[in-house]
Amino acid sequence: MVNENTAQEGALKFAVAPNSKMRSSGHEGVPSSASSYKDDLAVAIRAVNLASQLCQAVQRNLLSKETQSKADKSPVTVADYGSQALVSWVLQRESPVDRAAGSFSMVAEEDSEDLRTEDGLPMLERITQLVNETIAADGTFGPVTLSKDDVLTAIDGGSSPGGPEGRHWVLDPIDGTRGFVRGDQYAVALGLLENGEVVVGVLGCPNLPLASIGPNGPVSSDNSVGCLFAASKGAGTITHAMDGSRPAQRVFVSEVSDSKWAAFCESYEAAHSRQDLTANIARILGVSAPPIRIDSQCKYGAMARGDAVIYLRFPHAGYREKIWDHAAGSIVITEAGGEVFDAAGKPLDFSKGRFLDLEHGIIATNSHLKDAVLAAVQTAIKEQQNVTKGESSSHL
Ligand SMILES: Nc1ncnc2c1ncn2[C@@H]1O[C@H](COP(=O)(O)O)[C@@H](OP(=O)(O)O)[C@H]1O
Ligand SMILES: [Mg+2]
Ligand SMILES: [Mg+2]
Ligand SMILES: [Mg+2]
Repeated sequence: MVNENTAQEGALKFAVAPNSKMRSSGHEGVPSSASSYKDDLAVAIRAVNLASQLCQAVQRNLLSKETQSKADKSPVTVADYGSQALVSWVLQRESPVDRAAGSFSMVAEEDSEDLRTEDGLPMLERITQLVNETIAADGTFGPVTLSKDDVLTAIDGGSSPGGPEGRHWVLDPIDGTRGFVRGDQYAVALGLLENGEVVVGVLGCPNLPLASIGPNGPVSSDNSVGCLFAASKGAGTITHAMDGSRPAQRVFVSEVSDSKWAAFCESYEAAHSRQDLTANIARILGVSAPPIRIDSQCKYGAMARGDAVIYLRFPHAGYREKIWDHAAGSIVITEAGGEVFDAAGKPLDFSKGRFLDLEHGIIATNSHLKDAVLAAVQTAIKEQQNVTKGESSSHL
């Protein structure tokens, strides 16, 4: 995990220009006064907070039997399932808009298939116990106990195909499961799509330091962690401490306009993004600070408050991005004044169902640097294609 020591060491080693850090919004709580998504944002924050409590409890005591491999060999834990069950349960029970409409649609990462087998029963029992313990410890939902069937049904509330019309919640119950299992960063990421557009996004980042993780972060002895980011269309992005110890503040992306002062962030996992390509992009841009490597959509949250100025993500060939990996994070960035786009410079399109349909790679930065970063990305991709062509012709 990137900790404050690393940030402090970075601050000594790399001269990075000051940027706009958290600025007070002048009003506390959710940025609701101008938002027509006030109720959606409030219920989304409640759901993400509850699910984050379950994740924190599990991460403290993670046992190996509580992690399994899915068919694609990626890990899934009792907390991924428990988080999905809780968010689905809270939204279906508490969302005034969905209840009034009598319909609920959610596109979420996990499903209950493996838990419905005989082998899955112990895991289902553990998830049900965790879900009920979390609801009881929270204390704001009254006396309620979910059965194993209720938990399975809640998990499968996330089976919607999404699409270009209507309302769809989009959930990654734990984004960065590998980071979660390692004891590092992860996020509970919940978005809301309306006619294909992300209109609400909430990121619960229980391990993210409140202090900046960027190379120009403040030298501070405050080791507090746990940040929530919340955004809704037209109403900005706010952050607050998950334990309530600090009030909500508006955040804005960095205003750095000279790329040599721009720190960039990327995946911790080299298998998730081509770190050779991002190193070349950074070289072309003249970036001197080393990459900030952390798991999950915490990167979008950290960028939204100015810790990093650029986010680069270039999966290896053949990987298809899913909407739940970017929906909440993208609105957290755009409402903080930033831009999120693909290698062709196009904004991400969340209207195509469970997958994003994009031109190789996802990039986020501020509006000053968009053209320069895009040009560097396209140059680095061409250079790499030329190297590949050269290598294959030398084998002829
Ligand atoms: N080969 C791959 N290339 C790109 N992304 C991948 C990948 N394998 C898994 N991922 C995605 O990367 C996400 C984590 O993001 P990051 O790399 O920013 O930490 C994972 O989310 P989950 O942990 O929710 O499965 C998963 O969806
Ligand atoms: Mg996963
Ligand atoms: Mg994910
Ligand atoms: Mg996940």
